[in-house]
Amino acid sequence: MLVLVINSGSSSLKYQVRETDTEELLTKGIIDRIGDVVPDHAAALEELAGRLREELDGRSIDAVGHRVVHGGERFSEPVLINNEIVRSIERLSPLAPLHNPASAMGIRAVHDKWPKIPQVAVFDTAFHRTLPERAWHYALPNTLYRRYGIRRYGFHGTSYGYVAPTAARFLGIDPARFNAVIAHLGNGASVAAIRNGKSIDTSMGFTPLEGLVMGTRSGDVDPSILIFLARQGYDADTLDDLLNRESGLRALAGESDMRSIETAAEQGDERSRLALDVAAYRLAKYIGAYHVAVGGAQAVVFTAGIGENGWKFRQLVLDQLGPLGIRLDSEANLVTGKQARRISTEDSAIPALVVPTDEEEAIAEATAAVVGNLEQEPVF
Ligand SMILES: Nc1ncnc2c1ncn2[C@@H]1O[C@H](COP(=O)(O)OP(=O)(O)O)[C@@H](O)[C@H]1O
Ligand SMILES: CC(=O)OP(=O)(O)O
Ligand SMILES: [Mg+2]
Repeated sequence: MLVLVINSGSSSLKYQVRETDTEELLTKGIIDRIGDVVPDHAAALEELAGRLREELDGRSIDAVGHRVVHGGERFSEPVLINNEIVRSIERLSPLAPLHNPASAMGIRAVHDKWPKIPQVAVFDTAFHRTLPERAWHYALPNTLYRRYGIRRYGFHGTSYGYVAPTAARFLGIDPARFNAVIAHLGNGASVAAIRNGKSIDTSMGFTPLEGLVMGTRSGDVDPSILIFLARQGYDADTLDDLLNRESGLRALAGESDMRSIETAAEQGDERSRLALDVAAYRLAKYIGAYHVAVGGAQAVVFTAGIGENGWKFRQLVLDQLGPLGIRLDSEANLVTGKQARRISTEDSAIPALVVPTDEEEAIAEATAAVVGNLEQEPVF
C-alpha cells in the first residue's frame, strides 16, 4: 500500500511516501515557512501534490497517515479519520497549542484536495494510555480532572512504541518483558519509563511542556513562578509564549538548536555551557528516578535528533550515571549512523544504547493496518 505520512507542524509540513508491503521509502521532504512564503496548509498541500506528481511517476497514494500529538483520553489506537474525529482533534488544541491545530489543518487540506483517500490519525499520547493512576494523577483537586481533563497524558508515544521493542530485540530480550528508560531528545524532549514493554511513566504531562529542558520549552518549573508573574500582569498568552517558545535552550543559550549550542560551548561560550549543563543534569535526574520506577532498567536508550547524534550531550548525561553502575564507552559513543548500537562498556551494570527512531515508518504501518482492514468505503 502506498502511504503518504504527514507530520504537520505550525510552520512546516514534513512528509514521506512509503510502500508498506516492501517497506520502501519512495520519497520524503519538508515544506516549511508556512504562513510566510507558503500562505497556509492548503497551499502547502498544493506544493506537495506537485512534488508527488514528479517524484512518484504517476503512482497514486492509497492512504494518508497523520501524526497527531494530542489524542486526549479518547484515542488509544490509530483511527480512521472522519469529520467528527477532526473536530475532536481540534477540541484538544488548547492542550497541544504548538501541534494539534496544524494537524487538523493538514487533515482538512488533504480532504479538500483528495476527498476519496482514506486518512488515519496516529496519536503521540496513545502509547501512554497504560500509565497507572499514581503516575497520571496530579496532586490537584479531582474536579480539575473531571471538568477539564487535567491529568498526565504523555507524548512521543509513536517513537517510544517503535524504539522500545527495537531496543529489546537488539539486546535479545523479549519486548513484552523489557524494562527500560528511554529518552526521546528532539526539539521537544521527554523520557519514558518502560516496564514489561509498556509505558508506566513519562516526563511530559497535560501538555508537551512538562519535564526536560527543550529547544524552546522550559520543562519543569515551580508553578508559583506563573502565579507570581500573573500578579505582575503577565496574561495567559504571554505566559504561553514565555514557557513554550522563549524558554529552554533558547533562553539559556540564546539559541535552540543543539548543534549550534555544542559548537558555541566548544568555543568557550559560557551561556551555551550552562545550557548544556542544566539540560543534561535534568535528564540525568529523570533517568535515576525512572530506573527506580521500572524496578531496575535493563537499558538506558537515547533516540531522536539529539539522542541519536549529540554525542557530547550523551556524554554529559552518562558521565553523571556512575551511581547506577553505567560506564560510557567513549569510542563507541562517537559511532554515527542509523543502526542501533551500544555506547556503554562491557562491564557497565546497565547497557546504554542509541536506537534511531522512525516515527514515519511506525505511522505508515499503523495507517496501512487500519486501511487494510476497512470493510467498506470510508465516509468523511
Ligand atoms: N549532529 C548533531 N549533533 C547534535 N545535535 C543534533 C545533531 N543533529 C541534529 N541535532 C539536534 O536534534 C534536534 C532536532 O531533533 P529532531 O528529532 O529532528 O526534532 P523534531 O522532530 O522535534 O523537529 C535539534 O536540536 C538539532 O540540533
Ligand atoms: C510532542 C512534542 O513535543 O513533539 P515535538 O518533539 O515534535 O515537538
Ligand atoms: Mg520530533
